[in-house]
Amino acid sequence: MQEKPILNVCNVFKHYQQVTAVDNLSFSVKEGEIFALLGPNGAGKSSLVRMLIGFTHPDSGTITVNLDARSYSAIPHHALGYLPEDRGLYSEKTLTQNLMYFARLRGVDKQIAKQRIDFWLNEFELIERQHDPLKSLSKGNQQKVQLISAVLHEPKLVLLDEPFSGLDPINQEKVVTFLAKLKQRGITVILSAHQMAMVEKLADRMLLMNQGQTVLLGSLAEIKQQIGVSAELVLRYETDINLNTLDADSSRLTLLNNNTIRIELSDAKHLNTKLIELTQLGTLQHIESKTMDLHQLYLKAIAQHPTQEQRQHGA
Ligand SMILES: Nc1ncnc2c1ncn2[C@@H]1O[C@H](COP(=O)(O)OP(=O)(O)OP(=O)(O)O)[C@@H](O)[C@H]1O
Repeated sequence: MQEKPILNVCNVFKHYQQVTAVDNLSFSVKEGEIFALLGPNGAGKSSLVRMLIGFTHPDSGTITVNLDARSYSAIPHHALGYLPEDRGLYSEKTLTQNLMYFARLRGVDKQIAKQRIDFWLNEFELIERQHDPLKSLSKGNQQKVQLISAVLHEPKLVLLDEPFSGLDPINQEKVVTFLAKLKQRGITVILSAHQMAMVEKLADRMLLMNQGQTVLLGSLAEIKQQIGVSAELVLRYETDINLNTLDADSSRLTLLNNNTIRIELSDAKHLNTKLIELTQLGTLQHIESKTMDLHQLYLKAIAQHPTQEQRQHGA
């Protein structure tokens, strides 16, 4: 028998006055996965997150969280580690005071809390600062303390709203390591993020939303298949070229400048034929092969997603 997913979202809608913030969304998250919520500003990620933690409720559809042999209509408080978009710690208090406060609030024994606080402060290289007031830390370091505060009670499910925002690349990498460690401990992580390079490294599966709807859903390999592109070639010619002289289907070709084109390939099967066709355009000077990264896939998928107006007119 297949194990029940830890989270199941089924045909969920959420409206605010005229706006449909979440529009018939369905997906599930398996236990122990790192699952990313992606999408442009206003795509509906925060509206979804608010429903997942029970701050608001779907207008229709269901959210089911399967935990401790029970099911809940939102992630129960005791099992949730939450990093909200608006961070909330006590800036006058020290790191340890802040963290101890949150751990005790979540019912963690004082001794155990101390061990976990020391462990994570060490991991984030903040142990030396443990007795400093939070406000004396840089924004990035405060963010790390906030992340630690979300996991001190060792929750089953961690939900992080934009954990990379405001962090420099070095600290972003530290958050990647932090999340990988949570995964190693069997914790399920759901995060919203705009940093595609981080998501690409981390996420087992992802949901790309736009206008409240699903645009892509699955692992990186699966979404590449969904969008029908796995690689691209960039070809530079000795002289300017004219795409109109090409016999082949040019729908996947883009003229980057007068003598350079990019071609998207859904698989490498027809590479020989394609290359022969492309030599019709002129003498090749340089060929470069690239795999499309998540950032490019994201842009492409959002550009292809029909607007509300197009959907209304059945496009
Ligand atoms: N409380 C609210 N009242 C009215 N409209 C809202 C409310 N919350 C969200 N919306 C609208 O719902 C849509 C989705 O917003 P949401 O904040 O969920 O998007 P998001 O993907 O989290 O965006 P961002 O990446 O900018 O945080 C937007 O059009 C937004 O204006």
